[in-house]
Amino acid sequence: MTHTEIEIADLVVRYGRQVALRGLTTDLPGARVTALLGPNGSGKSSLLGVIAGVVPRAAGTVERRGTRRPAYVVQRSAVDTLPVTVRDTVAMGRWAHRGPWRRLTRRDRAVVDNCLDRLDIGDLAGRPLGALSGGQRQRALVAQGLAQESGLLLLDEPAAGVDLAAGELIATAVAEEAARGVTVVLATHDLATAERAGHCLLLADGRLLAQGPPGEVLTPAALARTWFPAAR
Ligand SMILES: Nc1ncnc2c1ncn2[C@@H]1O[C@H](COP(=O)(O)OP(=O)(O)OP(=O)(O)O)[C@@H](O)[C@H]1O
Repeated sequence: MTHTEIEIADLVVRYGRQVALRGLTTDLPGARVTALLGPNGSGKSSLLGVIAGVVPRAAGTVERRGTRRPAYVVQRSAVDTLPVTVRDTVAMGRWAHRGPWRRLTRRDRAVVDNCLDRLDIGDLAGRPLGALSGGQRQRALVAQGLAQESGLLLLDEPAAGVDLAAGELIATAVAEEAARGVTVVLATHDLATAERAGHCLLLADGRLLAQGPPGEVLTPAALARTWFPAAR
């Protein structure tokens, strides 16, 4: 039996008059992969953003066991347009430990190299981030998330736009992190990714429709209810 890493109660998120989450209550397990699945606009990114501490709560509570800053890999990053190399981008992941103005230690550099290898982007290390394809950039951003070595890894559609091989590398890295005790929460539109997770939340229109092990949650009936509201 695993522990609860994140306790969420009655969570409401609003953007002006737009309600993104309508009173969400759930516990997310530690040292497991939790997949957030649901249609566009169902609230997956909002939930990740609240857990990351970058999206404000209108109501409710979110309590985390760990105190370290989560590693948060967003869908489109503000760093995309900075004139930095792929290696610099991944090295930024070490700033959480080091602060931006300190020299990286030998261990920091080893972590960066290892993360470049895990995403198979070592050969792109010297290229400017802005000169990469969308999928290559996505791999660099996932590598940056891994380099943070946080106990909580939040990934917003980490495999969006990547090819099959890179998708496998990301899936492997995610599984490895959970196996080392990292709590991973990821938003995905990929059913196969959700099926490989240890825990799964089905969201629709800001509400939790189902939660639990993928084998129990991802039934044809539940999926139909999620994507075709008339069947709800
Ligand atoms: N910055 C924003 N300003 C206004 N409304 C927003 C903002 N961000 C999200 N929303 C709205 O909040 C709701 C939930 O959006 P959210 O991005 O959390 O959904 P999602 O499930 O991650 O969607 P997708 O699958 O498209 O990434 C949607 O109705 C969306 O239009």
